[in-house]
Amino acid sequence: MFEDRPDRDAEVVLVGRSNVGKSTVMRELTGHDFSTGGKPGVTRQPNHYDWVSESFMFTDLPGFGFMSGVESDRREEIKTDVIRYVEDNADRILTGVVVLDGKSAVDIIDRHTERGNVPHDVEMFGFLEEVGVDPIVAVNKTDKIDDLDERLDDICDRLGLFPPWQQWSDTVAPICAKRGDIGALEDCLSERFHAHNRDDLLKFVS
Ligand SMILES: Nc1nc2c(ncn2[C@@H]2O[C@H](COP(=O)(O)OP(=O)(O)OP(=O)(O)O)[C@@H](O)[C@H]2O)c(=O)[nH]1
Ligand SMILES: [Mg+2]
Repeated sequence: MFEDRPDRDAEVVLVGRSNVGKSTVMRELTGHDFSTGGKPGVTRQPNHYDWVSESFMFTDLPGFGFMSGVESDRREEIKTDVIRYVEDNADRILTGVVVLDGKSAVDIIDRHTERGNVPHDVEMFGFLEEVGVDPIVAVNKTDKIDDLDERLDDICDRLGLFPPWQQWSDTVAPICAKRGDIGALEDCLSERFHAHNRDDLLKFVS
């Protein structure tokens, strides 16, 4: 189980498979350097970054799915912990950002589906909706994608969002965290804060 969650009444969580760039997105959102790395499984405990006076925080959660050198039991445990964290704090979570590696997400989703499994990203997106956390999908690593519109349409299709992706610009945010290009995600977050009557938080995403 994850420990020591600060007691804050508004929170944005970053979730997603290992190595998709969650901690890099977190760095760009907060200006604070969190450990990132080329190997999946870098983040093992939540990284919280908070503003006590506003009772608000961003939380970068450990990644799930494939991690080199990590037993499948342990991987399942991490995923269960992430799911439990979101369930326990759903009332306070304004939005969950599902971070995807835009280059590989569709292939991985299709591979899992062909094997008769529910892909992690699809499961997580559906789960967030189910617990009433209106999710945002941050499609990261756009620097590695040539046919971006087509790729974004495919991602929408797999998540049950009817293409073209431009119809979902409040939900789907193409970003390149490594280069600091997260404007589309900040726009989506602004929209969610506004919808929750929390315009006081807009300063954290502009
Ligand atoms: N090409 C490219 N690489 C990126 C981008 N964003 C992050 N990366 C790289 O992807 C790797 C993983 O990044 P992390 O931020 O550690 O990923 P994570 O999702 O936090 O990983 P875990 O903590 O293991 O779950 C690092 O080598 C990053 O530099 C991007 O926009 N483009
Ligand atoms: Mg990380």
